[in-house]
Amino acid sequence: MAEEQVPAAASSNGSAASGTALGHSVIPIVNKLQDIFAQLGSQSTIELPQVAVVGSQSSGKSSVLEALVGRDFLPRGSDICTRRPLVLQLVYKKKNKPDGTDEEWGEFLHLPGKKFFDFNEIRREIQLSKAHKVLWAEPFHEARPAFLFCTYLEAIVCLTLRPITPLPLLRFALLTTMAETEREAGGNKGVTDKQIRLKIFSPNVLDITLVDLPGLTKVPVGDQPSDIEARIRTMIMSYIKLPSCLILAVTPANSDLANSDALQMAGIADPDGYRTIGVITKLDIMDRGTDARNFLLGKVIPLRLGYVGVVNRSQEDILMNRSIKDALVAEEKFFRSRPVYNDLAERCGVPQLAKKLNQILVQHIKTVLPGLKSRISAALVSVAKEHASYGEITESKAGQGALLLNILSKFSEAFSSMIEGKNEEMSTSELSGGARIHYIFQDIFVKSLEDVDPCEDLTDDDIRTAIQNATGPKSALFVPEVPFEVLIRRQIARLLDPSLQCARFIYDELIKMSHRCMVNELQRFPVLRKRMDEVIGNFLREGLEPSETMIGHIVEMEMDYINTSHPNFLGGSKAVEMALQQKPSRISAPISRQKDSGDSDKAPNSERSLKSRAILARQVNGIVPEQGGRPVADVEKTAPAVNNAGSTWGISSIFGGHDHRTSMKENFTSKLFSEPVQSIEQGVSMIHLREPPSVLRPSETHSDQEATEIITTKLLLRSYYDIVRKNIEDFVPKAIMHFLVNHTKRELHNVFIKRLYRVSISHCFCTNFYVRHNATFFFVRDNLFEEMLQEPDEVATKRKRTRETLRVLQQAFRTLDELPLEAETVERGYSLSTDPTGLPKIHGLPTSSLYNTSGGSTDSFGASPKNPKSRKSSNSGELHSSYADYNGGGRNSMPGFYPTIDI
Ligand SMILES: Nc1nc2c(ncn2[C@@H]2O[C@H](COP(=O)(O)OP(=O)(O)OP(=O)(O)O)[C@@H](O)[C@H]2O)c(=O)[nH]1
Repeated sequence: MAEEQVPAAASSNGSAASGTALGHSVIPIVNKLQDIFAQLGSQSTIELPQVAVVGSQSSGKSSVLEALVGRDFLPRGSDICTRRPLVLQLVYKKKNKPDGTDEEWGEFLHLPGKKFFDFNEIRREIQLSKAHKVLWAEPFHEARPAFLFCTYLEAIVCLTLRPITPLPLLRFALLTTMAETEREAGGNKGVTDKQIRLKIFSPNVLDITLVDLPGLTKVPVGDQPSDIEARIRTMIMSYIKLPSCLILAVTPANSDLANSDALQMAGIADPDGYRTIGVITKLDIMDRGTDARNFLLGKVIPLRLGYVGVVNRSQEDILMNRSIKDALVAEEKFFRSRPVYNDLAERCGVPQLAKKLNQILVQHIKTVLPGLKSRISAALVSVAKEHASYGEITESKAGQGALLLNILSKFSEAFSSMIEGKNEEMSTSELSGGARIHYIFQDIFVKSLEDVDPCEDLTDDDIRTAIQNATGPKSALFVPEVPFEVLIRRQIARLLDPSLQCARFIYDELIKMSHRCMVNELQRFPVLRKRMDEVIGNFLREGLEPSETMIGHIVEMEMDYINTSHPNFLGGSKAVEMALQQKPSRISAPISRQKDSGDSDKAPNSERSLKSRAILARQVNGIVPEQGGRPVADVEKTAPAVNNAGSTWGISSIFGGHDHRTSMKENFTSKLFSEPVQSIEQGVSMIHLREPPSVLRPSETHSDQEATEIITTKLLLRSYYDIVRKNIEDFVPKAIMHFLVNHTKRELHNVFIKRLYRVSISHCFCTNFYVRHNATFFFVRDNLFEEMLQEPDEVATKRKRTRETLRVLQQAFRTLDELPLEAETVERGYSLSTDPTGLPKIHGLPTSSLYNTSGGSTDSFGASPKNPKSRKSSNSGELHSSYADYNGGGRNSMPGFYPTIDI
């Protein structure tokens, strides 16, 4: 504890009043902080603990408080008592009188705007408000004469005349006044917890809150309720239970300390005694022959923070208008004249009490200081960052050019790192950047495709119709490849939409990402931001086109060639085998029948049948699937479909199904040859065919063969669709990444340069200077940079404001460092020095280097993300005024006489 910082107020003589003021030693420190924070527009600096005085009635609480504040403003007296808590806020106010004298005043919350410069008036107001200290019967005193007069008048009137209306009304009004007074003062409760709030403004006070609480009383007086003690205790406890409340437990020396209400309550609220100071008042009126030594030494009731004995003004002193200053002198005299207290100087006198409190306050400040410092340094970091985001005003062409390029470079870098997930400001609360792209690919696109059943929109009838349509006018001999291809193509085609949609999603995502890049930095350049958004929007749209084209190609490729030789394709034989397994009982019989009929030589050798075989009897991984224990090839040879003339082997033979359409045809053919004979012989009239219906559907009856064909087709569809789906799942993201995402990442910077610098020879005639970037010269329109870098007024205002805040914060930080306290635990890391702009530099803080274009510093010039070398360019960034400069050094020869900026 910095003992020497606390003035030895106890020893001060006539000047005791000023030396004893509460918080005297910490006022300069706290006020310094106060000043700083006032500049920052923040009200709270260090929240000092609130000090509450507790004790039994008339123990001298108000007197102690007043002596501590050093001003005489509280009503005191044996005939009045505290009925409402007085919350006294001391507010530090800078000296503002031109002559340098202190200006102090008080303000009540219930009298807004009224300043009390006379402290006697303050006391009167407290008294008048009937709130703080009143005579118990006072509420009734005020209204009683009028009330009595009214009743008296009424009695006379009643006796003489008939009752007249105004009198009862008047009586009612007076009663109402009395009720109001009662309500204010707590009525018959005697005590109310409604606070009086008084603010004392002074250049000599700490920002601290003191609470004068009603005194504890045991016996209800007058019309006080029987539970008055409990009520007051509850009220007091609500204040002193707060951990931030220092308790001054006041006990008069002429009472028994062991019965002290104050100590008893403080013991409940603060059992460890870390925030309770015992105050023994009225040492001057103790019984002759007794003293308070044992009390002060803590021998009666020990207290961690100890006791202080005080002598306040007596009632007589108050009546004699003795000043606090005189009272303090008298107090000192009292202790000097009592040898019994000579060795207890540190425990005697109001100045010692103030010293004790000051020490606690210093300790408190020390405790909160590190937190305050870290709050300031955190504020410094964010304000410095904000300030950097507003950048500096750049006037020169070179500076503007460099600034623009720098922004474009930074933007491109930020965009790339956002995609790559290397962005420093990456959120931890939600997926962002590249992670969202991954989510779209895997969790939306791939998952959606995997959830699709290729046969879900295909009914058995659809497949049957497709099969029959595919066979054309002929009978179906095999499970035909054509319907399979038609159906699978249709399913593949379905993959196009989600793939294109996926590309759209990624495009949208990239647009959103671009909006999130450099939001703060670009808010000062709305024109540039708009232009950049346009450029990136167009560029992304341009990138979307080839990705969509590519996606179209990928799907078309898949549709164009159905690769039934794909190693993962189920294959016809396997599919048939599986289909047969699913329908063994119904299929077996026809197969045996077909076998029996044996006519394998008649097998057609058409291309279609070969294709069918390619599908259906294809070897899977070199192994020919067996049909009933035999290889398919054997089955095809030995078990041909023989129930019709044209198909003796192949799929129909495997199915062994009887093609009813073939049978019908056979019947019809046989009829064709036999019936005319009959007709001639019988002379019967001509047979009329029924008209074919306009819409033809396959018959509703399913043969076993058809059922198997349907199952087989479905198996094949699923198998092949699976292959295609996997390809699509793989290639579509690749195409999007290649044509859209990575392309944008790679080319964005260059596109920005080209489109925002208007790189165009056609602009040659309206250019005023050249920009040299990566050994290429660009012509730049004269006012282009100004146009782009137009700043809204609010940015200039914000820059100014943050600059000022930064300065104040830096000063606050330095002041905290210089505070004469021992709290050295504050983390270091920022040293303050002044930079050429006048702003103190903060090491370790982000600077405005991003836009630091003044002075043509090399670092301030951005470089293409693709060309880190250019970052090390040794060019100054200033306009090169000499012609030799742009032609020299073996660089590209420049036409014209325009200055050049190297970027
Ligand atoms: N002689 C002497 N009188 C004192 C001392 N302290 C207080 N008094 C007197 O005791 C009476 C009560 O003092 P206050 O300061 O009003 O006591 P309080 O505890 O605030 O009273 P309540 O708020 O009503 O409970 C006043 O007349 C004071 O002058 C003291 O140290 N010595």
